[in-house]
Amino acid sequence: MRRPAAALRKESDSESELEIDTRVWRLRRGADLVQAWKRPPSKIELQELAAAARKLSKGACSYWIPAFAQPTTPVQRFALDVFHFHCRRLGWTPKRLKALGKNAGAEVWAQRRSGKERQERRGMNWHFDKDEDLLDDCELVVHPLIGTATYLSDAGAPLMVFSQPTLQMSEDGPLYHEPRLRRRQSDAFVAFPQKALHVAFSGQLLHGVPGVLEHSRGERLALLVNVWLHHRPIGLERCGAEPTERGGRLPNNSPGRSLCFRPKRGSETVSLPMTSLFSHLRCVQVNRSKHGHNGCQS
Ligand SMILES: O=C(O)CCC(=O)C(=O)O
Ligand SMILES: [Fe+2]
Repeated sequence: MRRPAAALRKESDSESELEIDTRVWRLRRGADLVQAWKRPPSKIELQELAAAARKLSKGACSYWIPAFAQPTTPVQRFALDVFHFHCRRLGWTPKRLKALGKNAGAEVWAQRRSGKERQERRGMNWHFDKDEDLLDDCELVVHPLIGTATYLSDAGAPLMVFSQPTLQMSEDGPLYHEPRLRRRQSDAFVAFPQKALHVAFSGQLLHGVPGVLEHSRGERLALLVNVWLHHRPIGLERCGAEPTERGGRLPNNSPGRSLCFRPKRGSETVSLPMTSLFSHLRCVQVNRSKHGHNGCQS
């Protein structure tokens, strides 16, 4: 997601947030690449959330809510519910999260497609979620720990997530221009939007929304929450109030050290099982594009 941010970046510069905690590049993401739940891990009313997501989508930018901030809106509360659910699931205790200080939190934004736009505009290019401003400013890639999408409407193109290619890892993190295929075949996960469906995927995975696979045209509304640990994306506007006493004092964190895919010509067409909302397709042929990585953005 694009950030708003020249003015905001100044603010984060003065907090010297450009120091990278390199442990972010060694985070363990769990064995499940992609998972789906029929309902999101939050009690916030979906209708209320949908209204807020429509508003949020107009701004076309994302926000940062620290792990132990006090939420002041339903979207903020939802983002923290999602954040803590996935952290718990991956074995992160509140104590360990608190030890990360300001480098633990959720990024939240909304995506809306009206259904009236042309088909190409009703989808989204293949991309990796990452700290966009860090890539622009420093050519460094940091992915979130986990990416999530919660659907608030019943129409639109599916989310597709691939097990590979992933970006080649180096000492200075993943290399943006070097997507790597370890095997000839990839797994693909397909999730068709339906109200309340919640999908989570490992933050380093290639994904997109292919407009051509849409099965019902209409409003497509998604609320996205990415879980970040050991890193706070630069340039994001912060939201939420200061933590209460109960949240405890946040220690200062000390940093560790200051595509494009194309099915093979002539390969078999995959027909998607439309009877299920979420499917896992094994052994999908993925080829390295002659043109390399397309550098799409969310
Ligand atoms: O809307 C979706 O299903 C995915 C959106 C996404 O990947 C993004 O905004 O980065
Ligand atoms: Fe994305």
